Amino acid sequence: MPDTPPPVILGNEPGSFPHSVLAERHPAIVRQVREAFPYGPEQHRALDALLASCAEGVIEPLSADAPDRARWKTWGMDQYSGRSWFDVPWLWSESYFYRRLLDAVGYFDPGPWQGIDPFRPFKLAELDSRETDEELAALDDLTDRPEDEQAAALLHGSLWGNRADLGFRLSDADAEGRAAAPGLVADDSDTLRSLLTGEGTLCLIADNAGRELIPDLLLIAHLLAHGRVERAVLHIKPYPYYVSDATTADVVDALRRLTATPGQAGAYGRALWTAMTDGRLTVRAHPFSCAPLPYRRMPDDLRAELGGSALTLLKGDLNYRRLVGDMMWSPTTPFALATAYFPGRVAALRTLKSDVITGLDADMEATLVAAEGQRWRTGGTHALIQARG
Ligand SMILES: O=P(O)(O)OC[C@@]1(O)O[C@H](CO)[C@@H](O)[C@@H]1O
Repeated sequence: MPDTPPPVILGNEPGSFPHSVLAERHPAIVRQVREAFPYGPEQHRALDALLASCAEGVIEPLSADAPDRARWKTWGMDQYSGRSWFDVPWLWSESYFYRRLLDAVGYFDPGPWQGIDPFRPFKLAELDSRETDEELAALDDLTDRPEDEQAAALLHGSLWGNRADLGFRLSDADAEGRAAAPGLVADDSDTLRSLLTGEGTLCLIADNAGRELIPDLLLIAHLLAHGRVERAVLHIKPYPYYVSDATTADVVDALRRLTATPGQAGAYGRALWTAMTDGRLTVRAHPFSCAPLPYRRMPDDLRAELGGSALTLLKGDLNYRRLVGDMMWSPTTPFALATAYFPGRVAALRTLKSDVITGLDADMEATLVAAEGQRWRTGGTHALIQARG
C-alpha cells in the first residue's frame, strides 16, 4: 500500500457510477424481485420500506434476532447505522443492500420463504438460454486442438463469461449488445500459466452463476484433467448476492446442465461430478465471501487457506474491487503493489465494470482515455488478466 492510500469510493457524487448503482440499480432490483414471486403482504411492506430507505433513508441495523448480527457488527454495522447509504464506503452499502433485500423476502426467517433465492428465476432463464447451448456446443470444435490452445480458449471463456452479470445488465440494458473490445487492457496470461505448475490446489473465487460459472467449471475440469493442478476449491457465496453471484445451488444446476449436454460439455460435466465425489473438487461457502470488506481484512482461517494454495484466481469485477481495495487508484499502480498483502500467488480475470483499476501501462491508459474518456472503466467491454507470482 502506498504511504497515502488512494481515496475510498463512496456513492455520494451524483452522476458517478456508484451513485447510479445506489439510486437506480438497487430500486430496479427490488422491483424485479417483487414481480418475480407471489410474495405476501408482509414481504411487500418490507420491500416498500427498503425502496423508501434506499431513496432517502439511512442505514438501519439488522434485527436483534438476525443470525449474522454479531458478524455484521464486526463488519462495521454499528459504525454505519444511522448514516445515509450514499455517504459510507460504496462497497459496504452495496453489500448491505443485498443483505437487507434477503431480510425483506424472509430468506433467513423460519417459514415458507426461508432459503428461497429471490434471484433464481433470472439465473435459471440464463442457464436455459440459446446462448448457453451455443457456447457448450462450441466445445466440440476444441477437442482436437493442442492442449495449450484448449487451455487458452477456456481461460478466455472464463474471462469473458464475466460479462454475464445480471445485476450489471439490469442497469445497462444495452450492455450485452455492445461488442467486447478485442485486446486486453492488461494481459499476464503467461505469468498465470507459469503459476499452474501441476502441484497443489487452485482456489477459484467464483463470481456469477450461469454463463460465467459454466466456463469457470470447464476451466477447472480442463486443469484437473491435464494435471495442471492437483485439486481445486471453488469458493461460492453462502447466500444470494449481487443478483447473479453463484451459490451451491447454482453449482449443482450448472453441473446438471453440463452432464445433460451431449459431447465434450457432458464429458467435462461427468468428470467434474466425479471430482466432487472423490474430493479433488470441493465447494466452499466462507462467510467472508459476502463480506462488505476488502480482502485485506480477510480472517485468519481464510488467509491460511488461500496462502496454502498454489494459486488463488479471483473472478469478476466485485472480487477485483475487494482484492485491490475499492479505491481510486492511479491506473498505473502496479498490480503487484496493490496485492502485495495477499497471501500467496494471486491472479484476477475481470471485465471492467467499475472505476477501480490498477496495473495498466501508461500508454494503454492514454489510449483508452483518448478513445473513450473514462467510459472504458465501467462499460463492461474491456477485460484484463493480471497475475502476481
Ligand atoms: O462482480 P461482477 O459480477 O463482475 O460485477 C458486479 C457489478 O455489476 O456490480 C458492481 C456494481 O453494483 C460492480 O462491481 C459491477 O458493476
